[in-house]
Amino acid sequence: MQPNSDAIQRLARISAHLDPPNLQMESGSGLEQVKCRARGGSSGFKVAILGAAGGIGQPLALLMKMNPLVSLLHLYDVVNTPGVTADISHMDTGAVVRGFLGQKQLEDALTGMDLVIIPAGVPRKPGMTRDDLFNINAGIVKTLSEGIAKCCPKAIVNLISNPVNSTVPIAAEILKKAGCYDPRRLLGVTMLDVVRANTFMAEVLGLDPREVDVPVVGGHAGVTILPLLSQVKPPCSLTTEEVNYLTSRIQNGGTEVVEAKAGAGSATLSMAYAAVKFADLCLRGLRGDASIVQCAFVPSQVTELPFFASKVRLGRNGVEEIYPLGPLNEYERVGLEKAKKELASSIEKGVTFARK
Ligand SMILES: NC(=O)c1ccc[n+]([C@@H]2O[C@H](COP(=O)([O-])OP(=O)(O)OC[C@H]3O[C@@H](n4cnc5c(N)ncnc54)[C@H](O)[C@@H]3O)[C@@H](O)[C@H]2O)c1
Ligand SMILES: O=C(O)C[C@H](O)C(=O)O
Repeated sequence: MQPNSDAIQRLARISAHLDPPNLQMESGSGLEQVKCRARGGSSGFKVAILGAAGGIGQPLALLMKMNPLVSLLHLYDVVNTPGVTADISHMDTGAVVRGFLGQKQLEDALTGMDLVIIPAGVPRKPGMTRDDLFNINAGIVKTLSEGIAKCCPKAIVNLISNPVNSTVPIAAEILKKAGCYDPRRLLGVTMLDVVRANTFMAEVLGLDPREVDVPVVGGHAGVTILPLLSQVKPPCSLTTEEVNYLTSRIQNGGTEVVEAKAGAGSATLSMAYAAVKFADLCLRGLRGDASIVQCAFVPSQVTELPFFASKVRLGRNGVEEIYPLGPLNEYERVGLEKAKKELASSIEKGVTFARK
C-alpha cells in the first residue's frame, strides 16, 4: 500500500506542535536540542543523581521520578544518560526529568539543586574489598565534590560511592578547600545496612520487617558496620548464636550480593531502594517535617573520630542533631573498638588523598 501523502503531512504538522520529552538542551552531547514547556522546580525539590546510568543510578532515577516531593530530576553520567533520560521521562509522574552527559555538563546538572545523590563509581567484584575501589572512586568523588562546591554549595549531599568510609572525608575536604563546607549537609548513605539489618532481624524473629528498627552505627565496610542489636525495636532478647549470626550477616551483606552476582557487580536494586528511602527522609527534613531520624555516616563528635555513622535527626539544614550511641552491651563495646580502629585509617586515607 502507498503511503497517503495527506496523512503524512497531517502527522508532520501534529509532531511539529507536540511537546517534546524533557531533555537537556546541549549540543554535542547526544541529547536532542528541544523546545520544552515544562520547566520543573516550580514547587517541590530539585534533585540530581550523579552516576544515573549505572546499576544503582537507573532504578534510583526511576524511584525518584515517582517521589511526589521531587519537581525536577537531573540525571548525570559520563555515559548513556540520553537513553535513560528519554526512557524515564515518559513516566506520567510529576517530576520533570533532564539528562546531562559528560564532564562538560556537570555544572548545568548541579546548578540549583537541593539534593545531590552520588552513586557514581566502580563496584566490587568477588574477592575485592570496598577499599580496593579507592584508587578509582576517590578521584571521581573529588571531581563531583568540586562541582557541588561551585554550583550548589548549599545542597544536601547523599554519598553512596564506595568506600564510603573514605569518600565522605574526601568530599568534606574538597568542600572545605572551596570554603563552603557545612558538615550538616554531607551524609554518607548507610541506609542499606539498616535495611538489611531490619530484614535479617525480622526473619529471625518471625516479624514483618516494616515493624523492625535496628540501629546500625560505625561505618560502611566489614567490621565498621556495627548493628546495635541490643537496641532493636520492638525490644527482644536474642541468643548468643542469633547475635553472632545476625552481626556477621549484616556486616557481610554486601559481600553476599557481590558473590551471588559472580562478577556482575554489587547490590544495585536493594541499594536503589535504600537510597530512595534515605533521600525521601532528607527531602521531608528539608520540607520541615518533624522527627525524621535515621542512621547515616556523618561528620560527628559522637566518638573521637571525625566521622561516624549513628542516628541523626534530619531537618531544614540537613543533619540538625546527632544522637549518642546509647547503652551498649559488652559484645557491642568490643565491636565498637574494632570498628573505630579500621574507620580511623579509612578516614585518614580519604583526608590525605584530598589534601594532596
Ligand atoms: N553505600 C552503599 O551502601 C553502596 C551500596 C551499593 C553500591 N555502592 C557503591 O556505589 C557505586 C556504584 O555502584 P553501581 O553498582 O551503580 O556501579 P555501576 O558501574 O553499575 O554504575 C556506576 C555509574 O557511575 C558512572 N560514573 C563513572 N565515573 C563517573 C563520573 N566521573 N561522573 C559521573 N558518573 C560516573 C558510570 O558511568 C556508571 O554508570 C560503587 O562504588 C559501589 O561500591 C554503595
Ligand atoms: O558490598 C559492596 O561492595 C556494595 C555495597 O557497599 C553494599 O553494601 O552492598
